[in-house]
Amino acid sequence: MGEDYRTEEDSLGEMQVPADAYWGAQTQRAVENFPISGIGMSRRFIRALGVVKKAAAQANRDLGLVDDDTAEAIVAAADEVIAGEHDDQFPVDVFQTGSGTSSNMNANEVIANRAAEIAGAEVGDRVVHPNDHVNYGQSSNDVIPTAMHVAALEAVEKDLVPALETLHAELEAKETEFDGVVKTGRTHLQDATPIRLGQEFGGYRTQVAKGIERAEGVQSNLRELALGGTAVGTGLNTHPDFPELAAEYISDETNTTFREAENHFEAQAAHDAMSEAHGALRTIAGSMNKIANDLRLLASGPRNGLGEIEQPENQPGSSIMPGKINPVVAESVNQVHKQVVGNDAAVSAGTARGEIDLNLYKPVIAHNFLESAELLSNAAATFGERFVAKLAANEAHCETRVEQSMALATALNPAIGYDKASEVAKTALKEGKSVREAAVEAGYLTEDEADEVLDPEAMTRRVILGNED
Ligand SMILES: O=C(O)C[C@H](O)C(=O)O
Repeated sequence: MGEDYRTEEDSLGEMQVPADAYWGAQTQRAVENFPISGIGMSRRFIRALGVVKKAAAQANRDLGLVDDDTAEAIVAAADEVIAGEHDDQFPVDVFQTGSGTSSNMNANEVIANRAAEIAGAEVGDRVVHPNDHVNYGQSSNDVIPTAMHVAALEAVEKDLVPALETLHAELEAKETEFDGVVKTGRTHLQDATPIRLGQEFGGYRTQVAKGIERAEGVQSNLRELALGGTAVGTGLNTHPDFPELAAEYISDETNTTFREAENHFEAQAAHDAMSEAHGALRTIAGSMNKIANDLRLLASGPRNGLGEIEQPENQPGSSIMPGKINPVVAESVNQVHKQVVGNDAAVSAGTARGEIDLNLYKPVIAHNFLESAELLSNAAATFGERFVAKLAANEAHCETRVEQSMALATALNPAIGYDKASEVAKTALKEGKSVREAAVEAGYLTEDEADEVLDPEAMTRRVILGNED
């Protein structure tokens, strides 16, 4: 095997770390202490750690607390972390210390060693110190909540909202395209009064529009940053101007707006903003699940189902049944929904705890939140582009079926009253006739009156048919 190692040191003594690793002793201890899931912190979180460390170095430099050369080397190293050049240097498991100290120290060590290298020194010689320089005036207890909010806000604002906008645009296009397709409405999964397919898609489009509003509505609290609270929220060991200055640098780096937390004790001891925001993600996942389910039902068949819409032929559906096409992309949305509901349980369990001055579920909250945001972003865009965009209406089938619907009898109520309309519906069902035939045969309507009162398209509007004068 012959893997090369070098010796790194922390307050507990020496540790052997892989020779080519930028991480140091504390990260190595965490690797050995937490062989739990093999799941590391996500790209968005690692990027956010880089953003926080860069901003902290800039603010500390401005405040004269870290010398210019060291700060510049930290900034350069943090830029590489932000860009994703060192993701393989973050090996610490999600299921680690509840404060995320191991991830904070992982960032401190990687940035310190890389900064030393940039400054012309050797990796491991601690000319840039992970605690004294990279972590100056900070604690994991304010760094990790700050990274959580930066990562969560970026995931919602920059990934999820644009993906939902894609889905929204595709649903809106179908709303217009299907506006003239009259079909049977369904309540309780039973035939109900007619509806236009475009109206149903308008409902889906509005669900997604409201989802976008929800994703935007929860952003305000995520814009608050814990940085500057240090260990317990009091700010010991940090400059009074540090939180505001660092928040400005974080806003510049991310091209969005962050601000110092209204209350640093709340910002470290509780993560209600993450719970609130994940509630929106769960709601959005539920909307997408409902839409996906409906489209699967409407596309069921093609010969022996509802068959009102035709689904795209994205891939052969079956390994054994030739010619079968399945609504696989919609099913994938259904899978994502289940995962997000599970993640919501983890996020809300984690945010509902936290003892006294520190919530101790930070890594698991961050991981589940960011997984939900990523899954939903990918699912929304894919659902829009690879499923909704390719749907077609089976117009002729919709028309034939709606003419046979018993629910057309509803429109008879204003003209002949509920009791006679019920009698017509029962006769039609018993004798295999349409409502129109049964109503005319019973002598309740003339042919002309039936044309006017039993017009399925007219029934899709807010009208009282046969009552124009
Ligand atoms: O790592 C830190 O900065 C603090 C740690 O989470 C602690 O409170 O013990």
